[in-house]
Amino acid sequence: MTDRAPHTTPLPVADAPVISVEHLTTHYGEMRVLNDVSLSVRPGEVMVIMGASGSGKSTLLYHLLGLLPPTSGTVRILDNDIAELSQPDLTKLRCRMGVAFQGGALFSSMTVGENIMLPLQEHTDLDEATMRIMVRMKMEVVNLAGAEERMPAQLSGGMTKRAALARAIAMDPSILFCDEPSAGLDPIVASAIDRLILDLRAAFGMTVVVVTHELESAFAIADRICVIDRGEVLIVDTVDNVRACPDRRVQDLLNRRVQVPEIDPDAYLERLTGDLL
Ligand SMILES: Nc1ncnc2c1ncn2[C@@H]1O[C@H](COP(=O)(O)OP(=O)(O)OP(=O)(O)O)[C@@H](O)[C@H]1O
Repeated sequence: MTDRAPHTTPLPVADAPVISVEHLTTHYGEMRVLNDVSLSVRPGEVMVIMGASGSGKSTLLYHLLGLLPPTSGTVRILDNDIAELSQPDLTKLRCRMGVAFQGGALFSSMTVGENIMLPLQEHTDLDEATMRIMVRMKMEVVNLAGAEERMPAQLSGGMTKRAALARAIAMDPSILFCDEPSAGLDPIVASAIDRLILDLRAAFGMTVVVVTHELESAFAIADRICVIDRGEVLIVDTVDNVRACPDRRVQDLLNRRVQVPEIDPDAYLERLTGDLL
């Protein structure tokens, strides 16, 4: 027997985490959206954050990107406590993180090439010719060679995701965040995007964090999966261990069963019958 916490594979001591979230709690006004969330992401791993709609995945992602301060708890990224960073230091740290936003979030008035060049223009002193070469390289890596001059509206769904990934890796980030990378795509295109994410990880040695509610995609790419339900982490573990997890809420999510709130049978009966009994 090991001394591991239930449903959690411990982090080997040698692997200092790239991301470390400890006891993170977040409120939107009166509503608690994340409750005592703890999570470590190891260098080079693909961590998938999975949960039903409204479970708090995006909120957790905003914390990891330093866009939202914790109500309590800490978020450390690449050895920086996000809450303690000055704005310039946060900007510097963000240059080491690439984000492929849900839906691509490409600027519609710019060509695809200009979209991908944008982070380089904003955060480097590289000359135009060098930036063009870098853009072309990144577009080749994501299989979009030759599409530099197209406008975002002229791209298919899969191409838009590829362009978003190219922009996310424009600065050679240490961590790549992908928000719902395969949502809205047909299964074949979605699985090509999954493969691309794994290829990018292999090519650039990045740590990858993917937020998704697509089970197939999560199982295909994750080294470990973090399952969130109503703001709480239910399990952080390998695909096999998540699949075998006995927790009913995890199994409900995997089997896509509708979550029915727990009810007290006596209170329920009383509500139905009122004063009749
Ligand atoms: N800015 C906000 N103000 C108030 N409540 C919010 C805000 N953003 C999200 N919420 C609420 O917080 C909860 C978690 O939302 P969040 O977007 O993090 O979930 P999610 O798992 O990413 O959902 P989805 O998969 O639908 O995007 C939801 O109940 C949502 O309505």
